[in-house]
Amino acid sequence: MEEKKRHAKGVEEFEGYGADPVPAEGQSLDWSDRLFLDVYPEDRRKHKFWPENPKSFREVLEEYTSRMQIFTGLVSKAIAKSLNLEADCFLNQFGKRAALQARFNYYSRCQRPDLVLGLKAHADGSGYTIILQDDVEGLQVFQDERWLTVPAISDALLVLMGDQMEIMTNGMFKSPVHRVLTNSDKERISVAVFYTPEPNKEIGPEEGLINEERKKIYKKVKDYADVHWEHYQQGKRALHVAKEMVLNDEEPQKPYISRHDGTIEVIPSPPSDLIPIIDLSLLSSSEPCSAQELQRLRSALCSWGCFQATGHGIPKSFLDKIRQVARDFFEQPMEEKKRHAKGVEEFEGYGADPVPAEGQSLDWSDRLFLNIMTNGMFKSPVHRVLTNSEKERISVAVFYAPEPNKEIGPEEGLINEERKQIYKKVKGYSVVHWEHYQQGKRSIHVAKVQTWGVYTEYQIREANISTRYS
Ligand SMILES: O=C(O)CCC(=O)C(=O)O
Ligand SMILES: [Fe+2]
Repeated sequence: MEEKKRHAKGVEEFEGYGADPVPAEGQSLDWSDRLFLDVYPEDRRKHKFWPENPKSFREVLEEYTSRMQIFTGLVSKAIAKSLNLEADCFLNQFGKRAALQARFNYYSRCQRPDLVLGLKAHADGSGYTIILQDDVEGLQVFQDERWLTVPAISDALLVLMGDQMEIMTNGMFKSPVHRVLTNSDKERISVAVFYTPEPNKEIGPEEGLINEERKKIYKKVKDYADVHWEHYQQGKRALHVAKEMVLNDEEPQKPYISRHDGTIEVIPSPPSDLIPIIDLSLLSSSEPCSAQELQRLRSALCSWGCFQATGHGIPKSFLDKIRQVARDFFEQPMEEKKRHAKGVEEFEGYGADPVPAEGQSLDWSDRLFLNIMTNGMFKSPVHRVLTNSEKERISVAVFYAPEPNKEIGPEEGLINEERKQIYKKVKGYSVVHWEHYQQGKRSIHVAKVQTWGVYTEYQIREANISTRYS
């Protein structure tokens, strides 16, 4: 990789080593299959996205939602107490209509776990997130400049601070960067529940956490999750937008760590209690026990930004049920899952992250692109390349295109009564083509001679849709 990277192309460059330019370096699509659902408040549920199969899916998810309601109440109070704040202070910030959203993740086996991440490095935009893992490890948190694998503990729920808790605690608690690796032998399932302040509600650092020693570092924000999302899509952190003051030497839009950064140490199997395990049942018990556990909770969140919660009162048999319905859902045929597919601009439903246009995808390939020379016009049928599980494949394509800024058009000798002129003269077509290509669309329509009236905006859109690559 080092050798190839010597020829790496920049983000906005076409030439050089690397995949198609994407909005930001480090951005990539994830090797995972997903189902994302709004689960609370109940009136926000959109049942068209809720799977009918497996049959028990709905019932199990409804029960899990109620349990998550209780769980977040418990955790939010414990967190407040651990900081010597009034127990309900965070619950008040989240609001009565705080959202719970469930994301079911399925990471299928991947032949090249060395090259592909199941989920790219990111921090969550939620208040905090509750993650249920199965027995296959893969989730890693970035801590002290190292990647640490989160041990799979079958009856524990990982509670991970999102950016909004970092804001509400005035930076006391960290919203950790995390990622998911792929695995060549085993599939992995996880269910993440995002707990986020209610829409339109302003949140900000707790007054009790601002003082002479600890100045206010975050300001009040509203609907932070939306801002987070825009940055996330570009592989960047969004926290700077909530900073009270951005220092000059601070990189404003910090990108997440690149997966190619081989200098970062990776700890694949740390001891199972390295990430603090907090027994929630102790927090409500007799004083000494509880005070000690609260202290452990606070220090876990200050240093790690996450902890493994046990003693939460959710029986392991029920956690197993959730894992099972998740597995059963993903193991269905694609047709069945697609019945709950999300639209391009939608967050909810079955499918990967929204991308700028339907059909856009990143390619499962490694590339070197060089502009060699150009002069002329090519015509190309729609084509694609399949991947192969046994063998690598190499090819070299030479593109032959007109010189930039040169007008090209149909040869006069090819236009006659029978064969009317169907294309007009164009200049810089490659650029237009590229823009369309990135969105998974053909661009040839822009060169078509209009033979009837004026296109309405709608017709143009229709034309684009009908010429989308399959
Ligand atoms: O799969 C996991 O364990 C983590 C998922 C996650 O980080 C997310 O969905 O934001
Ligand atoms: Fe996450």
